[in-house]
Amino acid sequence: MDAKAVHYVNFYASMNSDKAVMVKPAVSLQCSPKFRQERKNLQMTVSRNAVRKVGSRVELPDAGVSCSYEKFPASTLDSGSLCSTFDDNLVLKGKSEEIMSFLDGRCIYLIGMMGSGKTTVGRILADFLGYCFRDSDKIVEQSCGKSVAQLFLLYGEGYFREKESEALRTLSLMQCLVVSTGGGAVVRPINWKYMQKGITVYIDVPLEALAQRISDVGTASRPLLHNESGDAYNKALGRLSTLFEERADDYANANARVSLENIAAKMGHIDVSNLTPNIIAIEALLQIDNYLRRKEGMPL
Ligand SMILES: Nc1ncnc2c1ncn2[C@@H]1O[C@H](COP(=O)(O)OP(=O)(O)O)[C@@H](O)[C@H]1O
Ligand SMILES: O=C(O)C1=C[C@@H](OP(=O)(O)O)[C@@H](O)[C@H](O)C1
Repeated sequence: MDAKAVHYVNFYASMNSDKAVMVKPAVSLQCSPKFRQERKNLQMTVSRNAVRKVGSRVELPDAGVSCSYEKFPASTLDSGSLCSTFDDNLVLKGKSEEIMSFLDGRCIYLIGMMGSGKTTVGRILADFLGYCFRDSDKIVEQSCGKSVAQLFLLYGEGYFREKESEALRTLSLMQCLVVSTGGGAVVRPINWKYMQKGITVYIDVPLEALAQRISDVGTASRPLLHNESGDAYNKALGRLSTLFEERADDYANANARVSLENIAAKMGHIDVSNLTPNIIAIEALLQIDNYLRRKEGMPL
C-alpha cells in the first residue's frame, strides 16, 4: 500500500517520569477516503528504541511506525519523521538542565507577533530554567498606571514605544530573566541594543493561526487590531498581515527561531493548532541550544 494513502498518523507514547522508560506506545491512522474500505486490512505497529540517560540528561528515543497491508511484509512508512508525545515535563527538565550552564544567566527575549505565545511559552521556559518571567507590556502598565490600550488611546503609539524602550533598558541590566516583549518592540533599533546581551528567540506562528487565537480572545487589549471593520477573524488577519510585512525583516534578526510550521512537520501534524505550549517550549530550548553551540563552534 502506498504510504501517501495515509493522511496522518497519530502516535502516542508516554514515559514513566521516574524511570525514564517509555510505556504504552499506541498508534492510530487516518486514510484518504479512497482507501477507507481497505482500512481493515491495514496493520500498524510501533517500535521504539530505549530511552537513554546520559548523566542527568534524557535522550529522546527514535520511534518507528511500520505499516503492513494484508499479507505483505511490514514496511516503514515514508510519510515523514514522527516525533512522539513524551512526558513533556521530563523533556523540558532534561533540556533545561542541559543548557543551563551554557546560558550562564543570560536573559532570553521572546519576540514575535501579538498572540504568538510569548507570554504562555515564556512562563514555561522561566519555570524550567529557574529564571524569572517578565512581560514588557506589564512593566509599562505598572510604571504608567494605565493599560496598554489606555496608553494608545490617551497618548498615542509613540508614547507607548518610548515607555516600552524604557522597560527593555531596565530589563537589560538584569540577569536570569525570560522576557516576553511586545510584538512591535523589534522595530526600534535601540531595543535590539538592549536585548543584545541576551538571546533573542523569534516565535514564528502562521498568521492564520494568530488571527484565530486573537479573534477567540478578542482584540480589546490589543489596540493595534482594535479598529478594523469586518468579522473578528478577517479583520485580525488583515491587520496582522500588514504589521507582519513591516516587521518580518526585524524578526529575522533573532538569534534563534521557533517555527510552528517546522515543529508540526517534524511531528507529522497537519495543523499548527495541535501544538501545545509545552511542545513549543521544548523546541525553543532546542533552538537556543543550537544557537549556543553554533556560537561556541561546538557540534550540533
Ligand atoms: N500553543 C498554543 N496553542 C493554542 N493557543 C495558544 C498557544 N499559545 C498561546 N495560546 C493562546 O493565544 C493567546 C495569546 O497568547 P500569549 O501567550 O498571550 O501571546 P503573546 O504574549 O505573544 O501576545 C492566549 O489566549 C493563549 O492562551
Ligand atoms: O504588536 C504590537 O505592536 C503590540 C503588541 C502587544 O503586545 P503582545 O505582542 O504581547 O500582544 C502590545 O505591546 C501592544 O498592543 C502593541
